[in-house]
Amino acid sequence: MSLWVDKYRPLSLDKLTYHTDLSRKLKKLAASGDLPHLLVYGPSGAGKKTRIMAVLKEIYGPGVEKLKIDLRSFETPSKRKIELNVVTSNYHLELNPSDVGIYDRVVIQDLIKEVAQTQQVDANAQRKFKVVVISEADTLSKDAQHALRRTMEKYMANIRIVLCCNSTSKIIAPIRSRCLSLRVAAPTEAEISEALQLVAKREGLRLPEGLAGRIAVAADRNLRRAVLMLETARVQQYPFTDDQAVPLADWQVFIRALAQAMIQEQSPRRLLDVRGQFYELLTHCIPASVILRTLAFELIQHVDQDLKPEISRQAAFYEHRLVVGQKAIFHLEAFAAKFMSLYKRFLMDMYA
Ligand SMILES: Nc1ncnc2c1ncn2[C@@H]1O[C@H](COP(=O)(O)OP(=O)(O)OP(=O)(O)O)[C@@H](O)[C@H]1O
Repeated sequence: MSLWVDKYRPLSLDKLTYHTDLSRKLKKLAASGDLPHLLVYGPSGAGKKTRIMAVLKEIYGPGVEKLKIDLRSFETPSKRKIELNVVTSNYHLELNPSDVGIYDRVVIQDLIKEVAQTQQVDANAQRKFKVVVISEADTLSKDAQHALRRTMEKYMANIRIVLCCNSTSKIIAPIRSRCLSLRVAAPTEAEISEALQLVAKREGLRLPEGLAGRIAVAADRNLRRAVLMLETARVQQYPFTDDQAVPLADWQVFIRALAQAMIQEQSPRRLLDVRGQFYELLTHCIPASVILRTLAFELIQHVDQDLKPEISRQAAFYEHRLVVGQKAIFHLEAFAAKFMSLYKRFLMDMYA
């Protein structure tokens, strides 16, 4: 049994519900029989991956949906063996370089070379190129990106690269200039409500407008999160009611508690606890920028009016640091420390 987010993922360009202009553009692109390298970017849960798969299906037909997982091993220059799971079909492969950390250059180089040098296995395939989809491309090291750029040029005849990422700011300019950039913006709340209604209809459920709207707002324009919330709500209570509580994801509850802890006490010991909880969130794959933003919103709701602008400013500052820097934990911790010192000073001034 699969989750609704997978079960009801639209599989073809015609079935995609929003950004119809973009779908039309992609359809034209696919119809030309060729594909440029693509750089697909947009926030999490906006539907990037869904769109990419729909384009591949348009080009290659349903064969791209027959996926298998290969465990590939690579050798680093220092002769260390590393392994990586690669999802493949006869026509494309998907990899997530953040799984191999600092050895991403080796993986990119070897894997793409290998794909480029093996001929299309399916003799009936209409296209002579294979597609390599790289998820979370913004985590690629600069080294790996330069290797990728060289490979893109060298093997353009039989390979197309599709990069998928949240923001293009970490992608080097020479790659950006070789790709067609496509922005997949977050769906609006109305578009999310509509998508939720569609899922409910296919499940045979009656979803009150009010509840759909509130889930859409709570999901923060992330469609994946909205569909997950709807499924959780279904487990909690059905038939749905218009005023039913919207279930928060566990990590949101966790961050709310974290914010409360920071407001209750500002001390080195508390900061150490907070750091531990940041690690906990990061190891559960909650993106650092989401942690920072959610935490800042929670904090702002509980502080005095006078402090709000400064906290927002600090949150924006550290969010930028997250984008340009490397180790997320440093910046999260620095933000927490900054908040604690601002808040403590505020309290002391108030009672002085
Ligand atoms: N046009 C659409 N209409 C309806 N549902 C959609 C549409 N696009 C995406 N979805 C749903 O939204 C969910 C998230 O989509 P997807 O995985 O493509 O997002 P993403 O942008 O790649 O996210 P991330 O960057 O977090 O990987 C999917 O599970 C899918 O069911």
